[in-house]
Amino acid sequence: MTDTVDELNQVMAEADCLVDENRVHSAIRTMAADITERLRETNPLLLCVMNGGLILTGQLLPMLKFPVQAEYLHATRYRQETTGGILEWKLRPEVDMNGRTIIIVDDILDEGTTLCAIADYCKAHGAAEVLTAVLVDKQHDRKARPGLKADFTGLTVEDRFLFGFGMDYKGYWRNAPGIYAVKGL
Ligand SMILES: O=P(O)(O)OC[C@H]1O[C@H](OP(=O)(O)OP(=O)(O)O)[C@H](O)[C@@H]1O
Ligand code: HPA
Repeated sequence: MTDTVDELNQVMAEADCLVDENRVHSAIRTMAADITERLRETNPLLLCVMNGGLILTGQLLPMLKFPVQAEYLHATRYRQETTGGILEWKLRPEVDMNGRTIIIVDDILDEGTTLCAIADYCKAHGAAEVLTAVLVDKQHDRKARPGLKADFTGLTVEDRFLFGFGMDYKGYWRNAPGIYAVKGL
């Protein structure tokens, strides 16, 4: 256990801070304003994608000054790795989506496989409209669909393995107060 903590402290000590806490907060405020303008009259259902979407959802929700029904789901494909595999649904949303406007909130759109699968699930379960919101869009040409973008994006970040503000390194450092890149990754 001490080895793990030492390794994780070392990862932080050697990481590059790509976006500091103030810039992240400012990006989240802008997202909240844009989401409010777009969704305030739609009685939206917000779906937090656990685990990574937890921090962005927790910060966004109090900034949305209209009634929001908030639920969660859990889908994962990276687990403790730095590359993605098959998407595993750990918990599907049980809420009735029929005819609803849905906004899916997650920490990162990397290849986009996760968000596409969740959006497809919502549409297949009767959602009238599905929108997506991510704190980070990672810049590369490996997207699941060419030109894939979220409807609301906080920050665009270079193609490194990231942690902080919800994103984890081996299950840790989701709590890091900024967006960091692991040394060498
Ligand atoms: O765009 P993609 O390439 O599909 O990757 C993005 C997904 O990967 C991460 O989840 P992860 O599978 O690590 O699960 P977690 O949220 O529980 O950490 C992240 O939270 C997104 O949900
Ligand atoms: O860069 C990343 N960091 C953490 N989790 C992730 N899930 C997809 N990409 C990443």
